Amino acid sequence: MPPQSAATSDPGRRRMRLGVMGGTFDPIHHGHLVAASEVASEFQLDEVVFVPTGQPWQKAERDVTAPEHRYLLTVIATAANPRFTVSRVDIDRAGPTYTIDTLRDFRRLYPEAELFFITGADAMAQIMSWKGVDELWELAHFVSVTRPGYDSQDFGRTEEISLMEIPAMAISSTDCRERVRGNKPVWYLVPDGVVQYIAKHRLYQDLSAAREASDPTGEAVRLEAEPPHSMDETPRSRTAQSPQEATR
Ligand SMILES: Nc1ncnc2c1ncn2[C@@H]1O[C@H](COP(=O)(O)OP(=O)(O)OP(=O)(O)O)[C@@H](O)[C@H]1O
Ligand SMILES: O=C(O)c1ccc[n+]([C@@H]2O[C@H](COP(=O)([O-])O)[C@@H](O)[C@H]2O)c1
Repeated sequence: MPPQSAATSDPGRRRMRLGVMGGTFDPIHHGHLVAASEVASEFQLDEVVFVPTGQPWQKAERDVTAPEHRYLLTVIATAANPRFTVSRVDIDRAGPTYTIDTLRDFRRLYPEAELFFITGADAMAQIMSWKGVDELWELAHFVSVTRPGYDSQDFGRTEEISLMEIPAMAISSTDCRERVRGNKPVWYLVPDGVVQYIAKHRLYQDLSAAREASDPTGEAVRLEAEPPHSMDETPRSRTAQSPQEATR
């Protein structure tokens, strides 16, 4: 069972219940948003903070889009929900992203909050390979939501991990990237603003572009020049912009 709300220094006030939704979000899609919304409702969370990864070390086999792009995509996707926010803690921390660091940062930032770390069943299946896994359980309660194609498991840790069934969303970031590259629509798989940001910055047209390996700050993003994407009907410069350039 998840930890129960307890009194804070103000005995009349219940502790803040904070969801932490970590992900690479390359790009963020409606599967992520539904997961966060469902857990927020079920666990009466006051807020869900989306935390884009800096360097997702278990995705090192592929090029991951620059963190600043993934951060802005996440801000755009969550902007309309007053209970959703986005944190830079993982993208501003140097080196590989480990959830133990994420949760330690949140414990420091919100010392009185109850933390609920939200994952899909596929991520939860890998948790035993995460850094410092034995310490994770003391830092947050884990909520593992169902995901089509993956089995849910709690490793017998029924006190520390809640399994939760959510509406099946057969959407993945991999599929969204491949659809963009194949000139297929991603409308309604991702929020409208995300479709437009992808087109504006010409993301995912070349899956080897927008890499972060040599530049984790994303300041020197270089995308390959390619013909305009079908979603992007406005003629644009063929030189892709970094997010910083775009906001100048
Ligand atoms: N469709 C979905 N339903 C439920 N949970 C999901 C879904 N998609 C992603 N998640 C969960 O959201 C978190 C972040 O996922 P991530 O950003 O890696 O997306 P992804 O779609 O799995 O990406 P990729 O296809 O690039 O591996 C993980 O805990 C993952 O399990
Ligand atoms: O701590 C780790 O070693 C670790 C290893 C892999 C993934 N994670 C976290 O799991 C979350 C989902 O990651 P991903 O790679 O599926 O997008 C995200 O918050 C990652 O930082 C954490």
